[in-house]
Amino acid sequence: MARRATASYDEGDVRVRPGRGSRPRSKRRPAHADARRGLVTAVDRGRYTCFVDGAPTRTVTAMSARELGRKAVVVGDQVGLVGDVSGQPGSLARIVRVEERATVLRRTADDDDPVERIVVANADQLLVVTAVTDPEPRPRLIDRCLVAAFDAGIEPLLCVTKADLADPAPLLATYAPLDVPTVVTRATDDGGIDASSVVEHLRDRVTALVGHSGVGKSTLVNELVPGADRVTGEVNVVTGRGRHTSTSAVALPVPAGGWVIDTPGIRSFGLAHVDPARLILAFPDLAAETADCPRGCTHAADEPECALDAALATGRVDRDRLDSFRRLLASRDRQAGD
Ligand SMILES: Nc1nc2c(ncn2[C@@H]2O[C@H](COP(=O)(O)OP(=O)(O)OP(=O)(O)O)[C@@H](O)[C@H]2O)c(=O)[nH]1
Ligand SMILES: [Zn+2]
Repeated sequence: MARRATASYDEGDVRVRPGRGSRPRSKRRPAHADARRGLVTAVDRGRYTCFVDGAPTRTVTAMSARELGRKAVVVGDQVGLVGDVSGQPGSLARIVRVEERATVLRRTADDDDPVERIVVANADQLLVVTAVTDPEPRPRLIDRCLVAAFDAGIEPLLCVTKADLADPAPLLATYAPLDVPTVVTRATDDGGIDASSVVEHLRDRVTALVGHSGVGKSTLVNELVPGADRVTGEVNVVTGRGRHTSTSAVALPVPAGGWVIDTPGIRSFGLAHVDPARLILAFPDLAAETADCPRGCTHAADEPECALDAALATGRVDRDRLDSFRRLLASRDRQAGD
């Protein structure tokens, strides 16, 4: 698309810097003051689906304007849209601005992967979905999702599905010392899913869902967002895996207010980007006892002079709580599998 000269600024405001093909620059030039605000709900091969509020609300397809450069636009981004924002079939708008992100959930493919991927922007809650059985819970993966949430400043909410198949209590007990809120869902006799415990946590929030394939994430989303039509899959009898039917994140409106962002089933959650020194900040009761730690103390169990051990000995910190914190910290260590 050709760069258009912007006619909406006053020449007198511009400090002209003539140059090879460069146009006049000014900090005061209003950058698309007329842009409509949209929420990116899906990304597919360079096309962005955006929800535009207002009367009536509409869904607009957009491309990213050249002036954004290589800046990624991800699901959950609040963007400025210009051009054809009618949302009519065949129309195409341009994203000219990405608003500052309140949060960024990142992952790397694995711990050696230098390439960070942004999973979603602006989520304020991370629903970590695990089944009580079928497939068996993967505690290390759950722990790593929790670490990513704490690191990103996103509140985690642990969701245990398939409680009709087995008692969720032992699994929930493992997480009790972390003080992470938990919700439980189960299949009902009429073939549906009872997800009432989840609904109250979603209102007016942006909740990203993560979980590995087969835990019932799509089934849950369909229950939370009637008409979402997320494809659910049986575990494949040949490969033993879920069908990996979902391939990229999609934001869906919750009827009572708020958004859920479904993300593709994951097998691992690379944490190469996470600074372990920051994890303690999510545990203020423990952080308060680290003043006497030696410089650079990671507070891990094998730190010889960690002040948390002294605090434990004198009863100032809770043993289960400290153990759980250290388990999360250790989940970053490399280990075969996940
Ligand atoms: N018994 C029982 N089965 C469930 C429950 N929730 C989902 N399922 C079944 O579990 C299987 C997997 O569910 P999905 O919703 O497709 O799982 P998913 O996590 O979205 O998996 P991917 O699409 O591969 O990422 C399906 O056969 C569902 O019917 C539940 O609460 N109880
Ligand atoms: Zn320490």
